[in-house]
Formats: sequence, structure tokens, C-alpha cells
Amino acid sequence: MANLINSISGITGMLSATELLVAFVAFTVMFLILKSYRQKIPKGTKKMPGPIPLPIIGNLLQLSKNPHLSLTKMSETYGDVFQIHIGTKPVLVLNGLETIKQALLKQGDVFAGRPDLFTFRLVADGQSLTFSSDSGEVWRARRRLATNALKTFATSASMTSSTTLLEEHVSKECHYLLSKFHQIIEEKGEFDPYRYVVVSVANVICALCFGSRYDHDDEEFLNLVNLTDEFGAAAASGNPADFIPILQYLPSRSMKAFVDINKRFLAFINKSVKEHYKTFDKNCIRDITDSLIQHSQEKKVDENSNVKITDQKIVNIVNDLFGAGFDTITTAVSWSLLYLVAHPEIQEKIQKELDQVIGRERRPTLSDRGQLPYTEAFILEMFRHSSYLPFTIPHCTTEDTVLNGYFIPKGICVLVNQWQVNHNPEIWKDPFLFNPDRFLSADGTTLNKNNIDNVLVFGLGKRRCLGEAIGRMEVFLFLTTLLQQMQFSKLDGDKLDMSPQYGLTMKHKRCHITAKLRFPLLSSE
Ligand code: HEM
Repeated sequence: MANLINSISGITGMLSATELLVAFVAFTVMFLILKSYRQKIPKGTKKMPGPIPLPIIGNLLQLSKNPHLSLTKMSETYGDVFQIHIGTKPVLVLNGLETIKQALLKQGDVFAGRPDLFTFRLVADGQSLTFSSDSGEVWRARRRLATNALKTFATSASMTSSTTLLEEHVSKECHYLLSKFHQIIEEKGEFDPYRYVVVSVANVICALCFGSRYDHDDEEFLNLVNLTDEFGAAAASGNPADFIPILQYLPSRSMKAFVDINKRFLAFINKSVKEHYKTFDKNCIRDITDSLIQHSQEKKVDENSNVKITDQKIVNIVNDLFGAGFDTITTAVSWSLLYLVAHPEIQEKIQKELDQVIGRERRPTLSDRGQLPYTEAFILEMFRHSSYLPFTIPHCTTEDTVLNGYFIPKGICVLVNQWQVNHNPEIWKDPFLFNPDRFLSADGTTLNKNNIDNVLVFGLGKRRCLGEAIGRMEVFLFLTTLLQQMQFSKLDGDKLDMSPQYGLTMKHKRCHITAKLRFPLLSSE
């Protein structure tokens, strides 16, 4: 003991008063940070496991450039429920299908919140149905309105034919898209599929929301719909700026771009909404925007509850539908084209099935879905293998709870790892192999229901994607219509780079492919 005191006094003798003060402050700060990491755990529950955080930055370095991969790796050590720290903020990471079902389905209300994140506040002036932290009565009523509006303007029957409005819009856009592909191939021999698919898909949701469409060469529209890469990068799960407040004040090129994108998006939507107000006629409801204006004027938002919603919060639901309705589907179609050129034998099998079931005289319709099991299996495998929405949008807990015996505090940000579920070797044999057959019965004639339910792409429970049905229909219609009439292939000698770039939706690098018509284009009628 005497030795220890001697050595301490020896050391202090060598230090100045200023150095001692700095050491004391550093020690106190460390102590306070470590104390802030310690949680009080109620009796009978366990503390969540997880990697030890560093002061100030937490586990930021371990997240790496691909958080879905690093968090999946961590789940092998810590299990389905674990905690990391981004900065000093705790974040819960959920893995494993059964655990995720337990949280989002069985304890759905508790896990239905959205965290109050810096980037989320920048979307739609903080009024977004999807990203704002509102998860109470107002969010529920807005969600119902959005769901009903989509149903009315997408899946109801068209006045002019026996198909749905969605089929009509997709069929028209596919015709323009195929003509455009054909024209570009004649001129240049190759094309960047994403560049054209995004306009066609955005035109479908534009038709539903605003009753309008734009040309493939409309620069203003092109600039708007091509902003999604930067949006997805900033809104991705685990953005440090959402958790380390000082980063919000430092100059950042990507954050400036994100603010700018949101402003431009809002300006585009507001312009369309304004025009709708000017020409609104309650006896002629033309599209989703009109129907939302009508709801706001008649205040028939929700007959079952007394919830009061501002007109603005009703009408700007169209912002969420437009934003969510094109990036997700464009990314699906574009990944599909890449898988098809990487696996020409799979493309050939799909085309054989299309020729047998649909032939070459008419276009595919939704009623063909049941007769095209191989095509459906391909779409499921594209969703699973790419897992291009690696996490759902972050959730947060609305009250203290217990999951798998672990204590989960109220208000904790929750990352739901869809990628881990879709690549879990306990569910999927050879998870990294692209193999549509895994979704088919042994004789290849029917889909395997159990495996379908194991793919996680649209989230689950209260916050599950409200456009899921339309999303699945649209991906099916775009792909079958394109593949029926055109054969796609990679450029000679080209090595496809299929590595995904991390974001809210993960995209492949832009690339060029080529294509040829399988028979003369079907007419637009
Ligand atoms: C293939 C296409 C699509 C995929 C893969 C997809 C996926 C997702 C995912 C993963 C979420 C987050 C779920 C969660 O946080 O737990 C979500 C939310 C949402 N999606 Fe989709 N989506 C697609 C298409 C669409 C379409 C076409 C629309 C509407 C036109 C749409 C509207 C929404 C909305 C409004 C939310 C937020 C729901 C809420 O917070 O209550 N989505 N989607």
C-alpha cells in the first residue's frame, strides 16, 4: 500500500496542475459516459447482450459500410436480440424470423413506433406518414386513408376494360418502355435499364396520384426521379448523423444533398396538389389527390373515431404514396433484369412459361399469376437474394417491454434485420445461391407456401408496407410484359458487378445491357 501511495505521489509530482485538471475532467467524462451506458434492469429480466461500446462513438466503427452484414455477423455471437450503441444512443437489433414475428406481430403495438430521427424530420417537413414519429390515432387514420385511396385508384376495375386501373397504367407504360428500349438499341446497341425503368414506374404512381405522366426525355422529371440514390443513402438505417448530434451541425455534402432532395420533392408534390385544388370538382374525382382533397373537405376521415386531422396532413399523404411507390418497384425491376442477364437459362425458362400460358397475341394480366409458378418463384428469389431493403424503416418501442426474456426500454430505436432472415442458413439451403426452384414443389408445378412466408421484404405487423399488394402486382406486370416481348442479355465480355450499395433500398451499380425483340411489338391497345 505504502508503495502504491509513493508511486502515485511520484507520478503526481511529475505532473503540472493543468495536466492534473485535464486528466480529472477526462476521467469524469469517461465515467459519466460509461454510467449513461448502464441501464437499470427490472427483476426477472435479462440485460440485452451486445458489443462493448467505445466512448462518444459507441460501436460505429463495427457497423462498417455494410451494416446489414456486420449486424448479421454480430447476431452469430449475441443471438436474435442484442444492443449496439451508435454514438451514445442505444439501438436494439432484431434478427431471426420467429423473434421478429414475436416483436412485430405478437407485441405489435409496442414495436409500432418510429424514432424521432434527424433525417426523418427533414422528410416532407416532418409531416410524413411513413417517417414521422407519430404512431397514435392520427397515424392510424392516415394509414387507413392511404390504404383506401390506393385500393380505389389501383385495384378497382377500369371503366373502359375488364382489367384494373393498375393493369391499364402498367400496360401503357410498358409499351412506351419497350419502344424506348428498342429505339435506343437501334441507335446505340446498349442501354442503362435503370434510367428508363425509373421513369416508367414513376409514371404509374404519377397516374394514380396525379393523373399525369411524363416523357422519358423530360429533364425535370428525370432529375427528380433520379434523386433516390442520395435519399436512400441518407435515410438508411444507422446513419451516424441520426445518433451523434454534433454531426448535424458539421458541413456535409451528403446531408446538404438530402435537404435539397426533400425540398425538390415537396415542391413537385405541392405544385401538383395546388393545380388539383384549382380544378377540383367534387362530382368528378380524378385520382388519389382529388380523393384526399374530398376527404379533407368532407372531414369523413374516420367515422369510427373522433380523431381530428388537419387538411394538410390528409392531402400530403400523397407525398408518401408517390415517394414509396416508385423507388421500391424500380429497384425490384432493375435487380430482376440484372439477375436475368446473369442467368440466361432462368430467363429462357420464364419466357417458355409465358409463351405456353399467355402466347404472343395478348399482354399478361394479373389473372395469369396463378398459372405462372416459375415466374413467381423467380420474383420471390429476387426479393430474397437481393434483400434490397436490408432493414425495415427503423421502429421504436412505445413502452417498456420484454422480448425473449430481455428488458427493452421505451423509446429505443429498433433495427429489424430483414437481410439476416433472408440469408439465414437455418431456413435457406445455400442462401447465397440464386435459385428460384427453392420456391417450387418437387415437380415444379406449384409454389411452396412455407418458403414464401419465410421471405421478409415488406416488414410485418402494424407498420407493414401498405403498398405490398400493389408492389407485388406491379413487379409481376412489368416483368412479364417486358420478358414476353424482349430478351435481355449482358454485353459481350462484360463482367456484371452485382454488389449492392448500402442504403434504405440497396441498388446495384448502374450498368449497360442489351436486348432484342422476341417478335414485333404488340400494339398499345
Ligand atoms: C416492391 C415494392 C415495395 C417494397 C419491397 C416495400 C417495402 C416496404 C418496407 C420494408 C416498409 C417498411 C416497413 C416497416 O417499417 O416495418 C414499407 C413501408 C411503407 N410502404 Fe412500401 N414497399 C413497396 C412498395 C410500396 C408501394 C407501391 C407503396 C405505395 C404506393 C408503398 C407504401 C409504403 C408506405 C406508405 C409505408 C410506410 C407505412 C407506415 O409507416 O405505416 N410501398 N414498404
